[in-house]
Amino acid sequence: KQLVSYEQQLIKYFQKMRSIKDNSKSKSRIVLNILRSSQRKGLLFDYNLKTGFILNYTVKKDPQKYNISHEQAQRYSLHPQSVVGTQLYETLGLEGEIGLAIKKLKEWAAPRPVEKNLMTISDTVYIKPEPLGVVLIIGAWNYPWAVTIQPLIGAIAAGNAAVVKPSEVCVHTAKVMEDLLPLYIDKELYPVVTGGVSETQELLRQRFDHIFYTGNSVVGKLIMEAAAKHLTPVTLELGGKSPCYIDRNCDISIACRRVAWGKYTNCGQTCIAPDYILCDPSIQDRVIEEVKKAIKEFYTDNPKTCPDYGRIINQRHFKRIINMLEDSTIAVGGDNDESDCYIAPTVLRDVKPEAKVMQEEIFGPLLPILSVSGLDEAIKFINKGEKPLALYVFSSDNKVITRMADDTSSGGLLANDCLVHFSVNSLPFGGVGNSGMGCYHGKYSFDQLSHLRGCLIKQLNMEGVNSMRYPPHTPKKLGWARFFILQNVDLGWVGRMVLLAVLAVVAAVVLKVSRRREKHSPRDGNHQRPQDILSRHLCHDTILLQF
Ligand SMILES: NC(=O)c1ccc[n+]([C@@H]2O[C@H](COP(=O)([O-])OP(=O)(O)OC[C@H]3O[C@@H](n4cnc5c(N)ncnc54)[C@H](O)[C@@H]3O)[C@@H](O)[C@H]2O)c1
Ligand SMILES: CCCCCCCCCC=O
Repeated sequence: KQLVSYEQQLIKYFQKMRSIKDNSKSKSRIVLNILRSSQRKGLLFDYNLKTGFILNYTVKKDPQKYNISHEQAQRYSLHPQSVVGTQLYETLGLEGEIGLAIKKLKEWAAPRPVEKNLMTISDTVYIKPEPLGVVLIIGAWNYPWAVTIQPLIGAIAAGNAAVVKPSEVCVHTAKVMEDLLPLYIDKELYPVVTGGVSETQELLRQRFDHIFYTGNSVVGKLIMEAAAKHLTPVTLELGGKSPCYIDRNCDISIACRRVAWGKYTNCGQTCIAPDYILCDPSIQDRVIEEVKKAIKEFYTDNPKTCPDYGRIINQRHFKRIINMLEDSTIAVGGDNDESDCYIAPTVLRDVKPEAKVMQEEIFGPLLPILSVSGLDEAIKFINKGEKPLALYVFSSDNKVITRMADDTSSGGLLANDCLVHFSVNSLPFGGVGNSGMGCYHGKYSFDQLSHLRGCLIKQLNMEGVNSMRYPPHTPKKLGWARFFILQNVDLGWVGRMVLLAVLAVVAAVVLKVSRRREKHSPRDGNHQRPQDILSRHLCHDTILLQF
């Protein structure tokens, strides 16, 4: 039933896309490629490009084809999430991104006029977005469709070719991507390369025009090092410990429900999951109780059998997470099963900053609670660590939220909720400092993977206006240059023309008069000429303005 209604939704979507293509000369490779493929294949398959859901479904229906057991396919194959969860957390966002790119591409790709100064007032000054060339996209395993295909959408929209390298850790997804992507988009322009570390390193030895990497910070540094050899720019979408401060002054029940959702979605394997809670000791018990209630509400009394509760991606990560429990006190959950890569939603109480769980990003379903005496201490604690990818603050007091925003730094900031900023494609998504560099989503993906070429087109007339910047350089000319360059204007078309005419006349007169006077006086004489006074006056004003 779910599949049928989804397909119907899709059919409408494709119809819309067809009509867009018919009346648009846009260079959108997204439209062209998807449409080209939709002529070749049935709708269900076209949809594969956009949704891991159908890919999931395809593989789950025919797991032998991918050499995996049905059970594996169900449980870990493409995603540790449930089928519906995969749509909600991954493919819905891709649909949104493709839809937005198709709708906005013409606008994004168009030349962008910019403000001018007086010196360039009669010129055409604009930014021309251009493709960078070939982009290498290296994806991570935790939301493999979102973090691999979403940058690809940006790369395609911006007119680039791209090599897609899915993570080898989500081995089945990588295989499905390798098999299916070439069926729907041009395999010459968007080849998929699978493999592990050595294949990625081999790729990194090649020269790309941009590398878009998603994964951990340690490998992020290696990527940057490899990119430096060719001076290739990078986008690094990394992780880190995203703090979550719960203020005494808030609805603790709602706060904990939202935090529990943000933490245990995808079993905590989310780059922007709240890593740990900071709160006043007086509310710790309440927080534990409320998180426990939310766990039961979302995942039943037995999360192990709940289809909406995921699994840890593999045993290496399972062991890594279990080791973190060693020196902390479990308040909720804690049970686990290595053979099934299962770790229950867990809360840890009275956790010390020195505890193992606080030494690295958890990336699993453990939620440590640390005591702080209030907002000041929370801010101090956060600022002692690396700049996180996300920062969460729960409070009914806007002053608390504003202070947290003003006195800390992070990739993104969310008040009174978790994760949802990822779904707002008008917001740049990315880290800062140790959590990454560069950003994407929506127009930010387009810009990130474009070269924003600054262009100025001048005519060959009006040479007189340029004298102020030609040698011999004099303080007087500098005064004029200062006036013409630093006074930015936005007067509209008519105003610009009028001003231009007036300034051209004034400049010509002033220069003519001054040239005549120079003939009769020494070059650095002490005459109090009007233009010197004006020039000094302008300098003074500019300095004042700068202050
Ligand atoms: N900022 C984001 O958008 C975002 C999204 C998802 C995950 N993450 C972060 O990613 C991390 C989890 O992912 P991961 O790092 O375990 O993913 P991973 O192990 O899948 O590695 C990511 C990619 O790096 C490549 N790689 C691994 N080691 C390499 C090496 N030595 N040299 C070259 N390439 C190498 C892999 O082939 C893979 O494609 C977490 O820190 C998480 O917060 C960030
Ligand atoms: C509806 C909220 C969607 C949240 C999706 C989070 C994806 C995070 C990708 C990084 O790990």
